[in-house]
Amino acid sequence: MTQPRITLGVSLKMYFSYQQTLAWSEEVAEIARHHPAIVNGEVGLFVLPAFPAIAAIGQIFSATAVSIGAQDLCWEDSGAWTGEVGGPMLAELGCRYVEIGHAERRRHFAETDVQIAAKLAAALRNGLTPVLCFGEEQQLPPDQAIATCRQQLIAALSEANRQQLRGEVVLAWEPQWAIGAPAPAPDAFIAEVCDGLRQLNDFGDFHFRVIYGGSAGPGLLSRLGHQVNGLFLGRFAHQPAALRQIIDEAAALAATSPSATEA
Ligand SMILES: O=C[C@H](O)COP(=O)(O)O
Repeated sequence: MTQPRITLGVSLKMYFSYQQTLAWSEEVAEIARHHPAIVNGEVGLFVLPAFPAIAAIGQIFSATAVSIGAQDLCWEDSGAWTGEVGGPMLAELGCRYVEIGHAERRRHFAETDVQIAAKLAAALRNGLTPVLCFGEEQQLPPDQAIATCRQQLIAALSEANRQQLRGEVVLAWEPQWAIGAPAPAPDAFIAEVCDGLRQLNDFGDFHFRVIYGGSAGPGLLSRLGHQVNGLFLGRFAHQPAALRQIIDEAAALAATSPSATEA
């Protein structure tokens, strides 16, 4: 599958009810059906709802280019794992993406680096693209933030490397202090860290896209330009009109991306 020039992901976390999730998805599907950059694949959009809504929104987005995914998965594929959902079932439901290691799961559910690494391997083993969330807890200077992220990435990719699994991984860098905040991290900081993350090349043979998350909303992508490969959105995508604006910004950026001008 051709890679989009700009990738936008939305995690609905646990904000919406089931019916709200369907209503939001209907509105976003309507936007996606008509937006040229989504239709032609220059802008990729994926949506991660709560588990019970995956099948229903799969239907809603089925006639669009929007991909769906889950917010978590079990590191095992099947068996006596009460309450868990395995990669094979997510693939069966039509998921293309699965989020792994979000700061909220690390904090509230005590997820460890070892579990995150096993989940990332499970995703790749099942043909799912991991959306690997990582990011420093405290505000740090850019070089220290990059060094902290590098350690998290080495840990998260270790099991996939050990099993010689390969594939595409979306690196969703989310400084933890910028999640759920009134505003994203400063533009210059995002640019510098994303640039540093893109230059890291000691993780193994994966194809990476680096997207920024943490109170991202309309306006950010236009300000960042080609410093990021996209955004991972939370609250500021809850209004479909705001998401449409972000898609417009992504489309404008995709049209001026180096690969677009070479084509
Ligand atoms: O999963 C999304 C990120 O954690 C960002 O959420 P937020 O934009 O609501 O801070």
